[in-house]
Parts: sequence; C-alpha cells; structure tokens
Amino acid sequence: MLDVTLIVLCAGNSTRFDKSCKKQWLRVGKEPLWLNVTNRLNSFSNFYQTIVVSHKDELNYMQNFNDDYIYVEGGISRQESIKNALKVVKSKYVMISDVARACIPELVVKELLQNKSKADCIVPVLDVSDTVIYENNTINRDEVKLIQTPQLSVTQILNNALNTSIEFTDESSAIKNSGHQVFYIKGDISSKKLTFGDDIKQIPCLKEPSGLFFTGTGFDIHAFEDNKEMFLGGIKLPYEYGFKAHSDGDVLIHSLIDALLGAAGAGDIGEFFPDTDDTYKGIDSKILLEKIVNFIYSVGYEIVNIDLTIIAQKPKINPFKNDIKSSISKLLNLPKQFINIKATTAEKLGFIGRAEGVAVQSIANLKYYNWMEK
Ligand SMILES: Nc1ccn([C@@H]2O[C@H](COP(=O)(O)OP(=O)(O)OP(=O)(O)O)[C@@H](O)[C@H]2O)c(=O)n1
Ligand SMILES: C[C@](O)(CO)[C@H](O)COP(=O)(O)O
Repeated sequence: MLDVTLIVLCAGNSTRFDKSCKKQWLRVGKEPLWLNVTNRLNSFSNFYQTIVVSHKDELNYMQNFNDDYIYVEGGISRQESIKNALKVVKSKYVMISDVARACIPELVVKELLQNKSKADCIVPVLDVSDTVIYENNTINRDEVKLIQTPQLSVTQILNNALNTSIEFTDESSAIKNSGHQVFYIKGDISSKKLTFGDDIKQIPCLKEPSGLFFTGTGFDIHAFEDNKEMFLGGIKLPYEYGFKAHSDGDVLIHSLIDALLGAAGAGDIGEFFPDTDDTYKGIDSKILLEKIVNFIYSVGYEIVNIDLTIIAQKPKINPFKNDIKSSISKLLNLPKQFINIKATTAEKLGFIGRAEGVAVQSIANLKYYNWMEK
C-alpha cells in the first residue's frame, strides 16, 4: 500500500463548459466521468485512500455510486476543495488531480510516484510549441511551461502552503510561494483539461455514453383544505379550496419530481426539500420542479417523456388538462408531445372517492446526455 492518498477534484461548476451537463457528470458508457477517471487512476497504483471531492449539491447523489471511495464536500474554489479534502488525509504524500483531466496516461502517474522524494511537489508540465506573447510582447517560449495534474505533494507542506489568503490555481504555485521545492516531469497532451465545450473533441480516451433509458415513478396524495388556493401542475384552479401541505400543495408537481428523481436514482423530494425546513413553507412548487430539472440535466440526463395520472373525484380536471400540459412543458423545457396527462375518478371508492383529496401517479423516462452528438 502506497503512502500516497489520491484526491480527485470534482466539485466545480463547469461555468466555462457551455453544456447543460457538468463536466464531472458526462457519461462514459454507463459511468459518470468522475467515477471513470477515479477508477482509471486507481488502476495505475494501490493508493492509501482515494478521496472524491464533490459539489455540495451532488454529494448525497455521488456517494451512491461507489463505496470504495471517501467523499468530501468541495468548497467555493478549487483551493478550498483541496483544503477540505486534506482534512481527512492521513498519508505522507497526496496526489491531486482534476477530474477535468480525464485521459492522464499511466506513465505520467508512474513517473510522479517514482520521483516523489525528489522535491516537495512533483508536477507534470508541457513545453510550448507556439510563439508566446505576454502583454503584447513576444517572450522566449523555451522558458514557458504549461502545468498539468496530477501533482504529488508532501501532505504537510501542502497543508501549510495553503494556509494563506492567496488563491493559487494549483498546488505547485502555493508550495513554491511557501519557499519549498518543486520538481517537474514530462507531462502529456492526453492530460488536456476539459474546460470549454469544444475541448470535448480533444479528449481521446472517452467512449460514448450508453443509449440506455431510465424509468422512474412518482406517487403523491394531498388532502383538500378550505380557504386555500389550489395549484395543480403549476396552474391555479378556480376553486375555493386547495391542498393541505407544507408547500403550495401542488400534488402533481410533487409526484412528477419523485418520478424524475426516481429515474435518475437520486432519491425523493423529501431528501431535496424537507417539509421540516421553513425555507419551503408555502413555496411555489414550480420553483422546486425547476431546481430538480436543473439538477437532472446537470448530472448528465435528458428527459425523454412523462406520463401523469390524476386520480380525483373532484375537481373536474379535463377543462384544465391542456393548460396543465402547457405549464409542465414549459417547466421541463420539453415539447408537449412528450407529456401525457390522464385523469380518472375513484368511482366514489375510498378517500379519493369521498372527495377528501387527490392522488397523482407519475412516470418519467430519462436518457444520458449524449455529448458525442452535440
Ligand atoms: N470549487 C471547485 C472548483 C473546481 N474544482 C475542480 O477543479 C478542477 C479544475 O477546475 P476547472 O476546470 O476550472 O473546473 P470548473 O471549476 O468546474 O470550471 P469553471 O471554472 O469553468 O467553472 C475541476 O476538476 C473541478 O471539478 C473543485 O473541485 N472545486
Ligand atoms: C490545476 C490546473 O489544472 C493546472 O493547470 C489548473 O490551474 C486548473 O485551473 P482551473 O481554472 O481551476 O481549471
């Protein structure tokens, strides 16, 4: 077992990656990129531990994928994410890599490990073959190096070097700034960092995402409550009663949220919006659905179709079906042809038949965002 802990940084926001999906959640086959990269780096050596640093909004979801790794919540910057991960590192050395560098060759990792005692930080660099200008002046390109990851550092020295208000863009800069030594090894063009949307065409090792479809179901019930506005599918219905709930009680949207989360394997509405949290008291459920749709797309899915069944003895749904469909189409950014809404009574049976409340059953189909197509 190596005295080196691997840290894979996956907590970014992909703001420069102009796609609906975040970089770390692009699918390679059936695996999210972060898992593919972490497994790949682990296949190169027997690390003491492996720490995956996740965006706070994805931590619960991410830890469902693999029990072999430690998951740590990232910070507001790459440096803060590193500092959070270092809190749980026990080994003398730490190797830190950007998940955005998906195709790091095994040889680079081996070279880093073989040279780990040559300095306080071992860094792969690339020479520059283009002419370089700096502030409109041509400079000697032989003196320019492009820094890559993974970078292998002495844990304690890195910890101390990051104990500063200065924001560095990589470990070696911080370690040099603290007066310690850096040793450079030859990097590789395959370690290119995925930053902008177009970069994806230059990442050689990735295979296209699986064409599988993923199905989830949702089911919700709400009792009626007098003197409350009724919302269903984001539409206000003209009745003098509404649904008893912590939120605005939109039972259709709640059922749909659970179907979307179910298809993505991301749990349920209560995990995202606890009804014990006053933040969501009386909230417009359209806001909740928009958050869930953004989550679903950001973690690498696209919505294929949904089918909703409203079970209600009252109110009459048919007059509003088309408005509800239009509302859901807008909220999901999904053409109406992929949204089906059915309504049925309970034949006066049970609590629904006694017109005490309404139930909605939903089903949703998702597929992976195919980054190879776009
Ligand atoms: N708060 C942050 C910011 C970045 N990273 C990680 O650091 C690596 C390099 O960052 P970058 O390529 O800039 O990723 P993003 O921050 O997602 O991109 P952007 O700056 O365009 O938002 C990425 O693997 C990213 O996931 C991180 O773990 N925590
Ligand atoms: C760490 C790094 O990959 C070295 O080149 C780079 O500094 C990361 O920059 P980013 O803007 O956080 O992607």
